[in-house]
Amino acid sequence: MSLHIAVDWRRGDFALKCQVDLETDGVTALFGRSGCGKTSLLRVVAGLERVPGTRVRFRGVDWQSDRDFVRPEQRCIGLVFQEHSLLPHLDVKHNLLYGWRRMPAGQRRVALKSVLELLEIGNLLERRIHQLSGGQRQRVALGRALLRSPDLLLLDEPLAALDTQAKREILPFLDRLARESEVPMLLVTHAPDEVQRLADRVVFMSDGRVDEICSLQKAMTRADSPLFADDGPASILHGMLSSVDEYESQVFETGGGVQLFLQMTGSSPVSSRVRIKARDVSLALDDPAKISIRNHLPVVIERLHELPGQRVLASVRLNDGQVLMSEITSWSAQQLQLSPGMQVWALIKSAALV
Ligand SMILES: Nc1ncnc2c1ncn2[C@@H]1O[C@H](COP(=O)(O)OP(=O)(O)OP(=O)(O)O)[C@@H](O)[C@H]1O
Repeated sequence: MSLHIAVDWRRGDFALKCQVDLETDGVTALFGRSGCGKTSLLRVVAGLERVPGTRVRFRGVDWQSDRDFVRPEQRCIGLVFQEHSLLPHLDVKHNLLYGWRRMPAGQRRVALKSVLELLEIGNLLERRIHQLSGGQRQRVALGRALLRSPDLLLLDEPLAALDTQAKREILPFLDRLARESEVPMLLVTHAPDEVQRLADRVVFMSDGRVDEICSLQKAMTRADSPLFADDGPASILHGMLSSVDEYESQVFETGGGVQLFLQMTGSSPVSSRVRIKARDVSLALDDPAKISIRNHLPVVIERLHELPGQRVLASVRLNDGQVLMSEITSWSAQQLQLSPGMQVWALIKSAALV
């Protein structure tokens, strides 16, 4: 199941030139600085731009070639943009069903009920669009796109117009959509935290070109990853939230038997990954007993990278094989005489894992 794109498009001073083959299961993020051509590439895939000489092939079907051009509404895609594009004169229910009603019954693979449950918008059906918050509007826009039973969801910075609070509210729904709907997504974003939270693979773009395509895991192991530009180095651990203890700490378990305690913040849909900033991870030579930090994980040091400002980034491997990053001072690395292959303990405060 793959998406082939070959495009060479000059637009004034800007040129978009790339040839890529993408696996399309899960979430693929198109990531790069503003103006690097992410939206242009997405619009070519959607068929919103018809650039001569372009080839777009999805799951063995030519959407665009020298001979063919499949119109956007016939590409079996769902589109969600930065600004919601819902119809203001209709209520939520009629917005949701707008595209669904226009589809032949045999092509409807997604039921309204499941979309309402997935995005928790069942209580909004009677509302007009102006009566919704920004986050609710984007959930409705996602629901409408999903109800078109798409083979591919194209999301162009769906969170960019939202404030931090609304973003925090909607991210878990996007996460849930990605994991539960089984519809592959192409997500345009310049926000590293969205990539880290949602993506399975990343297409790094700059100046109209694709620099690299790699898995999120691989993208997170480079000390100089562009994904670390905002918040510094971090790691993503995959697993599942399980029980809650009497202190409202949630237990996050990875498949390989690693357990983390993290602090709950209200009730939001559960996530299958946890993001840990490298500067929230300390290292110790043994397992300290009298210490307030709750997460003590035995790890093996894989690599040590010198960072500017007398800091060291240690990549350490957990018992389950996943990689964790720890940022410490060069002084600490020297005091502990850290070196690759050493067994040490990674210490993480639960309060850092929200
Ligand atoms: N309608 C247009 N006509 C001419 N040039 C355009 C047009 N729209 C965008 N561009 C230019 O094409 C380039 C790529 O724009 P594009 O929107 O694809 O970038 P982007 O990476 O998605 O940016 P952002 O993250 O800011 O949305 C930019 O230099 C932009 O100025």
